[in-house]
Order: sequence, then structure tokens, then C-alpha cells
Amino acid sequence: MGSTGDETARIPVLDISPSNTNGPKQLLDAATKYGFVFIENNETGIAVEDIDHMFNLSKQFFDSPVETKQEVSINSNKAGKNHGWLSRGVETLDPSTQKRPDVKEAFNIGEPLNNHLQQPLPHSLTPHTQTILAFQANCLALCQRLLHLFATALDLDETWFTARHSHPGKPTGSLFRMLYYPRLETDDGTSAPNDDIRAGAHSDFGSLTLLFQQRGQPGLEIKTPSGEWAAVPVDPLGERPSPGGRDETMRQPRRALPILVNIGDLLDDWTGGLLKSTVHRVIFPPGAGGGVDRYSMAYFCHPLDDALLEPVPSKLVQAHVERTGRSGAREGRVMTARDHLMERLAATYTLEKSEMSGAL
Ligand SMILES: O=C(O)CCC(=O)C(=O)O
Ligand SMILES: [Fe+2]
Repeated sequence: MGSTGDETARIPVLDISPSNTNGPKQLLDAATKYGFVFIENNETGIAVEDIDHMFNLSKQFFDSPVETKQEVSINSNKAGKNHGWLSRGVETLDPSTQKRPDVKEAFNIGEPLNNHLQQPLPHSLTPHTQTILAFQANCLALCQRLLHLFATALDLDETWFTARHSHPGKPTGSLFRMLYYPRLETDDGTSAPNDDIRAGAHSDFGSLTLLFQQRGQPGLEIKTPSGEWAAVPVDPLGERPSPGGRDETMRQPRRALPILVNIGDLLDDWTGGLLKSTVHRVIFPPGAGGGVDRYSMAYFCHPLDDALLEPVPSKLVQAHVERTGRSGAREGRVMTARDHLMERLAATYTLEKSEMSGAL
């Protein structure tokens, strides 16, 4: 499984507001070096109240009785494939090393079509449908902003990626996922890490992932090029000491946490590996962090189902493809984004021999 390093991952924190004219280049550099980047959650981001609201809804859902969650189970007839609630023990993200399934629950909500969700919500969430739709729309808008910056940095037509990720009435593979990792319960009341893991090592399937975390609930790690695991901070900016030495933080409005962004396998393949998808996992952190529940939310952004993974007409990408010999095509055939997703899901099904599994 690899040892947990003491290291904290050095992931850059970027300002992508229009006033930062170096934004596109800084974003491309981070994506090619680390595959992970924090985005300052300023006017270009998502309101902290909206994120808090979604975390409250998520907690409310995971706290609800198991029968309520069962109604929207991923295995129930009502929910479409990949959509719905995954109970603890259903998903094993790294079957090659894990003795036991991931210690987590998840609720997968597919991308709305024409502003309508394509699956039933549990009763506790139905009154909040508009809030959820608005949050998904905000996540998509942030991904589109990032894809626009990537196109600029790669010297492409600025809509090259965005046009392939969203079009009214057309389905995509995008998915919004609420995650709940219960704290570790041990017989003696300690929270010492054992063989259990919250989410096994994996890389994400799509183009970009946005990850929302909460203060005091660490656990995410990324694999560094040397093969060590490095902790991803929840708050890479930390609390800055006030000049007078007094703790001013209590009197100030709560600062929004930067949003974590990572590159998925599809964008890695599409760019011949120029943009890197990086392996990551979620652990019970040693010490106090392992003894607290962790809630996170991920938005997995995927292209339109029928988007062709044709060569990206950028000199930078083409030079990289020539070096690596990799492209979005299989045996010379240009795939669609949907083919790409199905190929990944099929590989995961075979590994796990379960009806539904795998990161999206
Ligand atoms: O919860 C997290 O921090 C990460 C979740 C994740 O990597 C995934 O669901 O793909
Ligand atoms: Fe992931």
C-alpha cells in the first residue's frame, strides 16, 4: 500500500481571476508538474455559503435512516447506473492492495439535462433540488473557466475544450458526488490507523475534478513522483497570524478555503500525458484527524458523451504526444468521451466483479 510520508504535498495555490494575466501559464505548469492545483476561492469561485449549505445537506442525507438512503441506492431500480447511494463496503478503489472495501458512503448525482436531474432524490433532499442544481451549475462554470484557461495556455481556440464539455440538451458523463468517511471506531476507543482505508489509491476518470474539503477533516494524500504518499492540506494558506499577535480570525468573516482541482485520466490521455492525472487516496490520518468524520464533495467534470477525443491541435500537446507515443485514440480509432468512460468502467467491473464500482 506504500508508506504514509510525513511530507505535505507542495501543491500551488493559484489566483485565476482575470487580473492575473499569468493565470493560464501557471495553471498549465501546475497541471503538467503535479496534476493537482488549488484555486483561490475569490470572485471567480463559488460562494462559501453555498459550499456550507451543500455540506449541511450532505450531512443531513448521510445521517438519515438507512431505509431512506436505500430508496435511492445505486443498486435500486429507480436510480440509473452510477447514480445514487453507495453504502459502506460497496466500493473498493484499489482492489490490488486493499484487504477490505473503502470505509465510506457516497451519493452520486448525475449531470442534469435541460436543468432536470435524471434520477430521484431522497425525500430529505427533494426540497433542495434547486440548490443542488445551482451548485452543479456553479461547478460546471468553474470547470469551464479552467478549461478556457487551459485552451489559452495551449494556444488553442479559446473554446476548444469548453465547446466539447457543455452544450444545451446534450448529455455528459459529469457527476457530483457527496462523500462521507466515518471516523474510525476501535474497541479500545483509540483511532490508531490499521489496514482500513477510506478510499483506495486511484486516479479519476474524467477531465477535471473539483474537490471541496472542510477544516479539521484531513485525510487526502497524493502519490509523489518518488512513490511516497504526501498529505494534501485542507487549507493550504493556513491561518495567518495577525500583526498584533492577537487572534483576529474569530472576528473576521470566515475565509473561503481554496478549491482543489485535479486532472483526470481522460484529459491525461487526450493530451498524451502532458496534463497529468495523479494517483491519490484517502486515509485515516494518524492522530486526531483519524478520529473525526470526514465529509467531502467532488465534482467530476467529463466532456459531452459524443465528444471525439481527436488530436488536440496544439503544438505543445503534439510535441508531447510524439515524445510519449500516447493519444486519445485506440488502435488508430478516435474514441468518444463516452467510449473512454465505458472502457474505464468495464476495466473496474472486471477487477471487482461487482455491479458498480470505481471512481468516476
Ligand atoms: O474525498 C476525497 O478527499 C477524495 C475523493 C476521491 O478522490 C474520489 O472520490 O475520487
Ligand atoms: Fe479521486
